[in-house]
Amino acid sequence: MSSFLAAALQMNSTPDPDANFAQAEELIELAARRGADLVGLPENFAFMGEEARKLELAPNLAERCSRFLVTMARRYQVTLLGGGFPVPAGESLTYNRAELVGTDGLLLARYDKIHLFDVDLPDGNTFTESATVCSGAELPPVVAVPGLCRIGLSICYDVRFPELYRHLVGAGAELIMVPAAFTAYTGKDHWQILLQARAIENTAYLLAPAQTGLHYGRRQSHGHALVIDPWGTVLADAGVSQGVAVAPVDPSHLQRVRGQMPSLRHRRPALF
Ligand SMILES: O=C(O)CNC(=O)[C@H](CS)NC(=O)CCC(=O)C(=O)O
Repeated sequence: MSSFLAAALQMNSTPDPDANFAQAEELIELAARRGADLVGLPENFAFMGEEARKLELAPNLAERCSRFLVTMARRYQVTLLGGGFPVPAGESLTYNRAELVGTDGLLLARYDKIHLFDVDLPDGNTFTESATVCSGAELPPVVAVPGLCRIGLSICYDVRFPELYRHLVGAGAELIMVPAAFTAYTGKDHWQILLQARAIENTAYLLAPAQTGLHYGRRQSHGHALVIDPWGTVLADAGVSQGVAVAPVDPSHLQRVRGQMPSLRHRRPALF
């Protein structure tokens, strides 16, 4: 397989879906113009706002998100990940769902986030994702995308659970998506380190689209959408403004690194 360019988009999503879709299209177009074949939108790309409003919007927003991803993938001829949008799950809950769509507009893979962010941060912010989100019932998929590589899915807080990435790499993942809306507070200390660790221990590419800046109220995201190679090297970093992190993904580099650092082959599952 030959190398291609991958783009991790960085957004500042708001409570206004129309504005968010417009911002997302601008960035997808920018990534496509820079030559990207694989493009990832962050978690919550279509809505960052109050939980009650999210539940109200969910039925309509879920359909709009799926349609938007199909339209954009075809319009810009990119394989596109919509990383995390609310999909109704019963009366008062949603799934936090990511969808990967091919250039022909066909759905390649979908994943409902399984680890929910229920955390009281030392800075006083409290997150109770489980109040509005129900955990997905299935492990994330890995899909072979013709012309690209084998892509595994995950979302945001999942990055703290290495066993999920072991599952993905065991299922053949060469590049793993981590669309996120990491908090500014945890992000400054944990975001890049966790991603580099997942890349190094699995000798896999990581594509991590991100939310950045102030969204509403006191909710602030860390930014730094990243592309990381299988050695753990940060190939591209979007900084803290809206934009794109673009870098080459080279399957032969991946094979070379796996040859040089064969830690996946040295696992001792029998001992665990
Ligand atoms: O609530 C929504 O609208 C959608 N979901 C999110 O934004 C999620 C759950 S609150 N964010 C995270 O998982 C951040 C994880 C994180 O920051 C960490 O692990 O440190």
